Amino acid sequence: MGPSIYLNNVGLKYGDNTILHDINHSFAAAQCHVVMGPNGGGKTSLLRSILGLTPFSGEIHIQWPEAKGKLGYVPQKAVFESSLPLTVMDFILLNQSRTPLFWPNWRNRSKQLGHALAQLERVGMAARADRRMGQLSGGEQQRVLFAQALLDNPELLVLDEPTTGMDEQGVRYLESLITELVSEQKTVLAVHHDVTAVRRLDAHVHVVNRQLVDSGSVSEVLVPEKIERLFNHYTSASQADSRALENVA
Ligand SMILES: Nc1ncnc2c1ncn2[C@@H]1O[C@H](COP(=O)(O)OP(=O)(O)OP(=O)(O)O)[C@@H](O)[C@H]1O
Repeated sequence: MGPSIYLNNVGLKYGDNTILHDINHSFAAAQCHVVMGPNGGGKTSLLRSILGLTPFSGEIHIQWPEAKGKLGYVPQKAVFESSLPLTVMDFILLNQSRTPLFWPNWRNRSKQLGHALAQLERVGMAARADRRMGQLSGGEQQRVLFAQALLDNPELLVLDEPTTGMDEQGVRYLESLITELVSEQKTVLAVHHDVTAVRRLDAHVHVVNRQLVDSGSVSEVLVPEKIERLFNHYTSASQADSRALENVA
């Protein structure tokens, strides 16, 4: 079973710039959670804080039900040089074996190949296993990154805008995989921008714009009167300006 995640007074600054401020919140275990909000609102920064990839203030506690489990992460984007002779299969095997590919007596190679191919099949990329990573489209690369994140059968899956650049078929593959993972009691935490797709996932929605703005089920948060506000940028200066104007009026 996947973990729950607790955030206590979490803040993050880059220089003088406050990115996240005073976030007290939790993400329940074995559910799909979607973080939404405007560009620059701090969603990726929040995920990276939870993953321990960036320094933050406050406390983040990942509570595993039993022993500490595995986690998979799909970043927002990855850059692969097109001339790099690294195929899709090489990339998956590298992540799977953690052993240099040129080792001659690499044990269990056929077993590893079979497992890698099965993961690529789950995202519809088995037919492209011999293509170079750098020659795939952005959406195809996202699919391979997703397959790679699933290799270790993670209990917690963290996805940063997983459908960016994906076509309709890719989006559907990903949605059915997320649904399958949640039915297996895994915890999924994803940043997403597409309101219609999030409605289909029937996820718990958490709106972040420097602070936690809203949180609840799709039917509570993604209602027409709230959606316009969802992607509005937080600017304390402009809020102060509008309050001042109201006072003058
Ligand atoms: N390493 C960094 N150094 C300085 N500023 C950063 C760094 N990483 C992010 N930022 C800034 O932090 C703010 C929040 O960025 P973040 O990527 O977390 O937002 P986001 O909500 O994920 O945005 P988007 O929807 O555009 O992906 C942005 O203004 C960004 O420029």
